[in-house]
Amino acid sequence: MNCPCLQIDLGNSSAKWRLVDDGQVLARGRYGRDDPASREALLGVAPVPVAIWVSSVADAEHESQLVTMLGERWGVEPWFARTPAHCAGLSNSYAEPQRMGVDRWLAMLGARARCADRLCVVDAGSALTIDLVDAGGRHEGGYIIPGARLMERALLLDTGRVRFEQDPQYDLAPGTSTAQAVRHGIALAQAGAVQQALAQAGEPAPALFFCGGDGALLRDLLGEPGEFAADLVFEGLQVMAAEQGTQ
Ligand SMILES: Nc1ncnc2c1ncn2[C@@H]1O[C@H](COP(=O)(O)OP(=O)(O)O)[C@@H](O)[C@H]1O
Ligand SMILES: CC(C)(COP(=O)(O)O)[C@@H](O)C(=O)NCCC(=O)O
Ligand SMILES: [K+]
Repeated sequence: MNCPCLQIDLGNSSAKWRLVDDGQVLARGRYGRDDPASREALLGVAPVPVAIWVSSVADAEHESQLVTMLGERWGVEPWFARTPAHCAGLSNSYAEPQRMGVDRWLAMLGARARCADRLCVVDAGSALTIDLVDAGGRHEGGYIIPGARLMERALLLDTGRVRFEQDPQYDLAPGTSTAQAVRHGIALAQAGAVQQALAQAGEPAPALFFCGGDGALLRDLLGEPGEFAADLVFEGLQVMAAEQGTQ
């Protein structure tokens, strides 16, 4: 049957999307509201989606702009995943489950679909999130840390002399200029946070999954442990949609 589904991961930096039909990814992209070319690419996607599923951590205003845009283009009302207390054998540790970012929840669901062991999901986007799930599917807890760009912005905002023109790579060596000291310091903080979270997690060592726009870079910095799975949020969206009878 031909029923292409558009899946959207609306994060704080941008929206990632992919068009899936019968388990095949037909197209994918990144959409930013201030980037007309990325809008054209999304709205020009073919074949026309018959369902639209959304993971969103954006505010109500951004969500309703997205709903309007998609409705005007295709007349399809998107389904928004919302964080529940339980789904597909995964249980939420929050007393108020809906307060957990649905991207974190879905990435964990996606990782659980790949691995039945204790696991850790590292999602390096606007924020760096680190979440642990035990082998029974219980969310042990997690961490929310400013991502690399947010860390740099915070330094520039609240200091007088941390200023630089260069654009050095993220690296763990001590820096020998302001630019390097900042970028390498941020790399150290991001990689160090993951290492410390894993040390805190103890035994058995969880299977490690990376996702998010900076996930591959962060995994490289750590010496390439675990697996980079760019589509974990989309994979979780599929699990949750199937549970809820959306497909
Ligand atoms: N093609 C790209 N366009 C924009 N940012 C990218 C791209 N590839 C990697 N990135 C990195 O991804 C980060 C954002 O990650 P992402 O997972 O999209 O965040 P969010 O889910 O918060 O929107 C950016 O800070 C940037 O460093
Ligand atoms: C932690 C996040 C900001 C991560 O968002 P992202 O970096 O993917 O844009 C998001 O999952 C969120 O808004 N969470 C709500 C608070 C919580 O999870 O407890
Ligand atoms: K994140």
